[in-house]
Amino acid sequence: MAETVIEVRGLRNQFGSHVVHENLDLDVYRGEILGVVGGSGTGKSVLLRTIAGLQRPAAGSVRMLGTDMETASEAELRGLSERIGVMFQDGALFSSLSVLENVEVPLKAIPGLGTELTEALARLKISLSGLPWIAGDKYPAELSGGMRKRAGLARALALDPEIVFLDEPTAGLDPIGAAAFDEVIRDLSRSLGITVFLVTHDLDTLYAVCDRVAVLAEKRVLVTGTVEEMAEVDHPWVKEYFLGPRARAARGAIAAPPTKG
Ligand SMILES: Nc1ncnc2c1ncn2[C@@H]1O[C@H](COP(=O)(O)OP(=O)(O)OP(=O)(O)O)[C@@H](O)[C@H]1O
Repeated sequence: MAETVIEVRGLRNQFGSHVVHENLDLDVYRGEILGVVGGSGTGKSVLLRTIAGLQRPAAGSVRMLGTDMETASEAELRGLSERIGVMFQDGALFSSLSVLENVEVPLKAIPGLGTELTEALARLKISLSGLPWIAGDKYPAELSGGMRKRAGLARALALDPEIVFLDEPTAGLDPIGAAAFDEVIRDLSRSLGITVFLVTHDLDTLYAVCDRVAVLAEKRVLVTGTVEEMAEVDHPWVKEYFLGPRARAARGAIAAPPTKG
């Protein structure tokens, strides 16, 4: 039985009178890549932020890596934040710092690490994210959107997290760049055993890398399962999303990958 690393129960999020989530339950298992999908405004990013501890829920509980985030002490929450990494849509990099310096930011919080080791670890994360060595010395404004995303991923990986949260990692990338990014995510999860919580609209990503999918609708997680299982779900949004022409194309791409050379 897989270990549950995130357990959400009875979650409510609201902004004023606008209830985004009500009675939402979700389990995430160690080592899996979970794709979170749902219509625009269903609260995928709010859910990510709540679980990652960046936003407090109005009600309900989030247990991450065995710690109840509501009752945890400051020190426990700090410890927990070192075991997760978050990558935002635009990479959320500091524009005045080079890529290397950006990735070094979380590492500098480790006492006694030293300048050389900090730089070596940051450079390792930069290359794990699929960026060339030289990219470390560039500033965010000098990079393409895809490279900035990889730099954001490198920073999310800085502290060897057990769980990585990715908010629309392939949004705005061309199809080749998006497929390459999918591959990086899959390789990282498989080789380092990282659990990935991935918010996406990208059907290709769902079919290519996700072990399971969680569909947000009606203010809660309506259903979870494999992408294949989604085709059997009798709900109008799920049917339209997973049985529409784009889903057919994404499924077809997996069934018949392009032949080489
Ligand atoms: N800080 C905030 N203050 C007020 N309302 C907010 C805030 N953050 C999110 N919301 C609202 O919560 C709802 C869910 O937002 P969220 O960004 O999580 O949706 P989403 O499913 O990620 O959407 P999309 O797919 O378009 O990115 C939206 O109606 C949004 O306007």
